[in-house]
Amino acid sequence: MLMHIQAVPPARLSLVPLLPAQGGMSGALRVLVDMDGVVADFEGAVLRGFSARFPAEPRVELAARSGFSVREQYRGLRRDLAAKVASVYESPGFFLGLDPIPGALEAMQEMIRMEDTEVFICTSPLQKYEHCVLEKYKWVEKHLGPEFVERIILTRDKTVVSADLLFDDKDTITGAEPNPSWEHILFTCCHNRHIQLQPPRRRLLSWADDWKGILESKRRQ
Ligand SMILES: O=c1ccn([C@@H]2O[C@H](COP(=O)(O)O)[C@@H](O)[C@H]2O)c(=O)[nH]1
Ligand SMILES: [Mg+2]
Repeated sequence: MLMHIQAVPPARLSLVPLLPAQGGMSGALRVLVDMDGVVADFEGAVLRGFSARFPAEPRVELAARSGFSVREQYRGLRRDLAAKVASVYESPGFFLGLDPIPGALEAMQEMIRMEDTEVFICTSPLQKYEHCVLEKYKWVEKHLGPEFVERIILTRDKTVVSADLLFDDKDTITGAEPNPSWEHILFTCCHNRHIQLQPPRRRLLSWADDWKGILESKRRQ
């Protein structure tokens, strides 16, 4: 919170909160957009990579995915498959090679040009970060351009980032801050489509869905 200290005698010193209407400076709406599963197709690439590297092993088709962690679902098939599927997304080139999610690049370019709107890419690196971190930056530069590289927030804890909205495919986002400032809009992905959200939680079904309506409704709140 911005505080303005009034120039008055110490006995009458008071703190006047200067709260912008929205999270950003000058009342701009601040929007965080997740990367994997929202702008970059992590799930499709995992399945293709796993099938190519381990063609004789059982796999989880996208239609059968459930639960955020692909690793845990493969572990459920057979214990040793957890390490095998992780080896796919921990490989060099994996993150750079992800396809964009349909409509994501166009929506991001439109969002960054909207008045009174601040957009950031907010993404979590793997714990094994060697290739992932650099390749996420390269992916953003390649597909979205240098102005979005300026707007990357890389964090394992999104709850401490201050914003009005977070578009993210992870159904439950927890961290150090029990009451994050943002409203989490669940972006539909193969692993979360069965989840029945309790009101007032909201979903964005795809980038063809009404993301502008969600921004506008948040501006009015
Ligand atoms: O099974 C999985 C699925 C994803 N990951 C990684 O977690 C993060 C998720 O990032 P978001 O910013 O929340 O999209 C990302 O690095 C994925 O690659 C995972 O480790 N295991
Ligand atoms: Mg994600």
